[in-house]
Amino acid sequence: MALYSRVSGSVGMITLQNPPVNALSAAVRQGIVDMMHRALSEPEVKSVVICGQNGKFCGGADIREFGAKMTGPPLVPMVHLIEAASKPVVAAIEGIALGGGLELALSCHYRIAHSKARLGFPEVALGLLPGAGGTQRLPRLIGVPAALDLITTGRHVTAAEARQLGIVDEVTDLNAVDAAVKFAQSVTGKSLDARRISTYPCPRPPDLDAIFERAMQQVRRSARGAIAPGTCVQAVHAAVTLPYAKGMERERELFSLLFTSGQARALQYYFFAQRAVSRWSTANGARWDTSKPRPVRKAAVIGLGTMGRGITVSLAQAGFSVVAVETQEKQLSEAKQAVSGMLERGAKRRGVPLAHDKIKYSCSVQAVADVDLVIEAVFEDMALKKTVFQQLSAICKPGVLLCTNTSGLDIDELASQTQSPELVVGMHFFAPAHVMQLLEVVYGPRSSPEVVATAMQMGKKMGKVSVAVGNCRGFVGNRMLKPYLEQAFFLLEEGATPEQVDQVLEEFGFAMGVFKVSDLSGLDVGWKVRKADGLVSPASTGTSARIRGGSRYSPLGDLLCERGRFGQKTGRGWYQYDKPGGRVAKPDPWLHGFLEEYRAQHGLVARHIDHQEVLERCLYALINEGFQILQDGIAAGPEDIDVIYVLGYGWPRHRGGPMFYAGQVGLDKVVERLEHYQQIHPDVPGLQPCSLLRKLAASGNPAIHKWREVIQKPRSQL
Ligand SMILES: CC(C)(COP(=O)(O)OP(=O)(O)OC[C@H]1O[C@@H](n2cnc3c(N)ncnc32)[C@H](O)[C@@H]1OP(=O)(O)O)[C@@H](O)C(=O)NCCC(=O)NCCSC(=O)/C=C/CCCCCCCCCCCCC(=O)O
Repeated sequence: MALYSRVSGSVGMITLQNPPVNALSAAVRQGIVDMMHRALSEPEVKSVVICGQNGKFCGGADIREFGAKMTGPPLVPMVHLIEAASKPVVAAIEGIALGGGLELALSCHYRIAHSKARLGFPEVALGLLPGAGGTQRLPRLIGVPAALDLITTGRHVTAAEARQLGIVDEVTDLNAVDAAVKFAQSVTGKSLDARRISTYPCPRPPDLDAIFERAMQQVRRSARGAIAPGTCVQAVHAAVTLPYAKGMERERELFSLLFTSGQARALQYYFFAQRAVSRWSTANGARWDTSKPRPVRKAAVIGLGTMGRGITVSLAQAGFSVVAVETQEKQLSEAKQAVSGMLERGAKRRGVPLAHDKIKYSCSVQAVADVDLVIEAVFEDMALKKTVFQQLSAICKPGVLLCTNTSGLDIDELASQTQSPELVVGMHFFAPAHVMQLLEVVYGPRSSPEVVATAMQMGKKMGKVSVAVGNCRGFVGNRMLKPYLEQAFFLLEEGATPEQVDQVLEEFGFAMGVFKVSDLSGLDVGWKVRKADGLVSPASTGTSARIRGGSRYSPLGDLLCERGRFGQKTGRGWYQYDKPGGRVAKPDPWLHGFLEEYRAQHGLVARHIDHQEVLERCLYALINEGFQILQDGIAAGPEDIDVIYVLGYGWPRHRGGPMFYAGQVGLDKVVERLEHYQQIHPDVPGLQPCSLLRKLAASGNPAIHKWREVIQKPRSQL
């Protein structure tokens, strides 16, 4: 709702009240309309100030209402009422003015912002466009190129930048509402003719066509199939080519198109999923709201390879004192240099002070004796990690949290090397660790709730989205990757090429196809794991070469590794590169010949494989594993899996995540297609639909937020 008060006798004040971000719910919109009429009808009131409660102007339309039937006054007539007002209306922008909140501000005649406020049109990230006149008013106010930038990227600008762009009239370090009231008094009685943005002509730079062409190319390059960015460009184009009223009609038309698209639903689901994961729970009943994090001031990182360096940078940038340990002098000095470079680039990019002095480097593991938390980031080798954990358990002060950055090894086995297994937890970062936003916090059966809470909070302080997951081989992300990769290998055996598989996945929206990712991360990584698991056997022909434990197995990755083809780092992998370390993947005729030879050796006949089969086999196998993970209680809900896949594995955000996507396809359809492929490939257990998936499909495809009711795992209390 909105509260009305009178300030200094002549200023009508409308305060938006809808915690936590004063979103424009039906009640708030109704309140604004009613209070505007009241302010305009009171003769003593000469001007109006609109502000938000609790230091936040407005976070935009209430996204929670998007799924329901619309009630209350619509936004567009509301902003027209404000702009047409005969008394000056001033927006007092504190905290945020986002989306519909900024559109509300643009309908006011003046805007005063606090210096710490952020403004923007983030609708594009929700699969929408600013649909309450934002696409028509912003270019009129700040010009086409700047408006295109803000609307298509959704980026927030500071009050200072907003002032520079001409979005706000004044910026204050003092109380913005008081400043707005003073301002409102100072403009009382002045003509408002030049203050109504909708009446401005839209500037037409001479190179207009080139500007739109460039904008369209840019959004096409980065959108990966998302339709909102290009539609935003079209809406801004209408501001230039059509009169305001017609432009508004076009904006409405384009908004409706996006609003009713599956992409907007997926992105809005994802918005809430990313927030839901912070309300974590574990399989044994620990919860975010009953578990208190421990204080951490000083942390240590053991092992300064690529991951350890990124983690060190993240910790230092988040303000933690860090002890960085690498046992060899030469490696330590190389790491120090690399970390310094990363910190310098980070400080420059983010405009923050350098954090060099936060880090102490040491060759001795003894240096971690007084820290509050250790993150082990040595090679992915259980024996080595066990030794490190034994050392840490002996050296560290009592009560220290011992975390491992393993990407899939057994947390409990590591915990059992220490005197306090309840203090051990996994913190699985993604490379590059100072850039990637995802952190899997892996709890073992003995990890204490406080330790999980501490790791989750540490991740948040490091700017990550932390997702709590249970302990199993590969945790959530890498466990689901296995059947996905497996299907990709099988498709090559059956006649596909890496380029074909990658193209299908990239057209779906993945940042990179599976084979390009494999080349980037190094084929040797998986090879080492498969060797440790006893899966890699000397080259042989016949069916036994492609069977392990009674199930189909593809040795293709192993065979490439035996030939020294580790991907980008060696200049050869599933593709070829111009040199070792090269980045541009080119199809490799050698690989094609090798595949032909391999098929001939194993009596496989290449067949034509279509787009749909590639997509269904890769994605549905991955999705099926996701349901198995839910069934096993490794992830608490589908949101956890979806956030992990979007942030850690390049799943296209506009498709919501694999679990949401499965729901959109229809769970019964996923079951039916898995069964179809399982019949053809009975030796691939990953194609057998898991019982939770079957159960949900049989219960009539319930909406994703209802899945937890069906999962209903028995839970004990910690
Ligand atoms: C920066 C933030 C605002 C705050 O960030 P932070 O401090 O980190 O806190 P969070 O954890 O993110 O958020 C706190 C809680 O607040 C909830 N929240 C945040 N924003 C909103 C919101 N806008 N609505 C509802 N709830 C919100 C958030 O979920 C948290 O709660 P919880 O933990 O989940 O419980 C940050 O939150 C942020 O960035 N928010 C999003 C801001 C945003 O994107 N704003 C734009 C919204 S879209 C918009 O404004 C569109 C305007 C045009 C509308 C046009 C008219 C609409 C008509 C609809 C009907 C038309 C039908 C047409 C079809 C037809 O023709 O048929």
